[in-house]
Amino acid sequence: MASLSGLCSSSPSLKPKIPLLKATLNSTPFKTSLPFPTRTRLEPIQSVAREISTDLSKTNDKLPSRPEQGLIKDPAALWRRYVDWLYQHKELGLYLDVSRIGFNDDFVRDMEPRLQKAFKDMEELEKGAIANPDEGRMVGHYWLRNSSLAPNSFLKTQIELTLDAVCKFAEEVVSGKIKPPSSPEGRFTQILSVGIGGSALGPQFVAEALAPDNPPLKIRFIDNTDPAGIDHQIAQLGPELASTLVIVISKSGGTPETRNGLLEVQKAFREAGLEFAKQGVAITQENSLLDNTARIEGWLARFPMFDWVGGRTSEMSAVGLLPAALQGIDIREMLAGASLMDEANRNTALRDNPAAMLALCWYWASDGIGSKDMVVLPYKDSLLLISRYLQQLVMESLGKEFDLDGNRVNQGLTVYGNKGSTDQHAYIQQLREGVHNFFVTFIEVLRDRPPGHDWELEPGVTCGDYLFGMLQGTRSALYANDRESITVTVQEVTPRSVGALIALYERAVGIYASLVNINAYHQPGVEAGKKAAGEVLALQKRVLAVLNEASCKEPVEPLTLDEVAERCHAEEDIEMIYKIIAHMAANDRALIAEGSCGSPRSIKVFLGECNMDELYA
Ligand SMILES: O=P(O)(O)OC[C@H]1O[C@H](O)[C@H](O)[C@@H](O)[C@@H]1O
Repeated sequence: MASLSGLCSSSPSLKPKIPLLKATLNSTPFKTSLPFPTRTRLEPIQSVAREISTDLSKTNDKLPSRPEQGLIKDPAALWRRYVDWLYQHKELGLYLDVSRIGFNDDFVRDMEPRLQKAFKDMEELEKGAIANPDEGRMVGHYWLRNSSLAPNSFLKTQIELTLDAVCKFAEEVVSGKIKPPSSPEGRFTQILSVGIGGSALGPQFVAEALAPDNPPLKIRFIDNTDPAGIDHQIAQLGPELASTLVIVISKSGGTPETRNGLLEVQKAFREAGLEFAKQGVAITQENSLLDNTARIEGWLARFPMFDWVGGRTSEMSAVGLLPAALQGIDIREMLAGASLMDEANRNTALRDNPAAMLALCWYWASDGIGSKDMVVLPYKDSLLLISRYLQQLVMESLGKEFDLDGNRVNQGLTVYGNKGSTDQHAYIQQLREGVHNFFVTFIEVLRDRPPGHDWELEPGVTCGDYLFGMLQGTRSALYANDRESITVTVQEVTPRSVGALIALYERAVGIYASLVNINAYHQPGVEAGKKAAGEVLALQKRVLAVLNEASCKEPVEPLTLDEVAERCHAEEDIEMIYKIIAHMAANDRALIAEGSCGSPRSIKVFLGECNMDELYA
């Protein structure tokens, strides 16, 4: 008898196929008369997307589409276009250059009615309209940085009280007034943030961008249900677990990954003889499962997450502000930057509204249907995580099956990227010369280093000059090959500019969603995966019960996969049953399997131990 895991690891079953495939490709010359298999064309979806049946589209029949034409290459004409379209926000020191996106005046003119509708939609949203009709919710992340916009005094007070509470708590933790019960340091030194999706990505981005070299509290994240990942974070804390503030963040308060992270951390606290409640903080909606747990167990603090703030736009709520403040980041500056940006984005003249300019560029570059991906390339290490952050903000907001009128549109805009110039040595080759399925957003930071620290590593040239040169060079080289790009420039990476960047993209997403007539504020597709995961775990319990029953027999009755599936009344799920058994076998789960993993039909399985109590439960 052998465990299935051992057999799986030595399975050679797929290997011979690779050379065969190669041989086939090599022996097929390119100039074959046989057509290359291609994807089904997307016309039906495109036409649905373009013929959105809003009142507006009824008067305007088709959405503007991108004419096939080359990009401007004449340097003088390009310079005129650059100057003509350059957007500057003086107070924020932020610039937006859209000159390397090839839209023309006709397109801008044709889009104008749609833009005006989008501005109206944003105005309504800010006034408290039910902008998320599926969930019957208001969408109020703009109020978080300007509470006077909140539609009633109750919400205004809630926002202000929460902000004050966040600042006070952070100050008391940092100053040591609030301290862990049994730490030799006598104060909190670490934060362990447990959360996922919108309850992790903003805090991760901001920590990477803004945390000082020696923050008052250092931050770590558990943002998955990967046991090895969780063990790693806890092991890295070592004895400092005693001075770790654990912030559990979940809007719903019931996300399984976050719950699992919490249970694992609580176990680590028990094993270290520490009292979790004295070091635990919850950020969640009132009366959620997490909130009730924290209240009943008497955790150190609880902060509210509002039902009118979506996870992916929650960075300016307690979700983002508390971890930031604890790291010594000036959160009021972040809010001020976001608020200034919001103000600019209320302009109804396109050229004065940077978010609308971005949305328009996205529409042009991706034909309003996500036909091209957005590659985000910050040329600044500290902004590394902006593409991950934007991935959720943009893709969860825009990636929708249906539009607001119920038409199937399969909308979206793919976002990926890491940082420059690093990525120049990885995938820029393909961007320059390969498949033309993207446009780029460069994020440029003018200030290389804090003043007084720079030096010339060769005559007249600093390290930062190289970074600058790499960005400009890549932008030019891509454009020369008809690859379009946007450049967002900020003076420095500061709480104010990061707040402004977040607000810029939040608004661009809102405007773009309106342009393509979708609900940016729900995520029905995420539920399908969660439901399916729940079904897998329920099936696993049934498999275990069936195996337990067979293993309690005398003699033990090993079962084939077909027999397990039949006894689970889940014949259609036999592949999943096989995977469940393989996974359990790989994890020493008292499950014994005979046979070869590569031939699932040969497998016979039983439990190493029979649990009589469970059998008669
Ligand atoms: O904050 P939570 O309720 O735990 O949700 C965390 C994440 O879960 C979901 O999968 C949603 O799609 C995300 O938008 C959300 O940010």
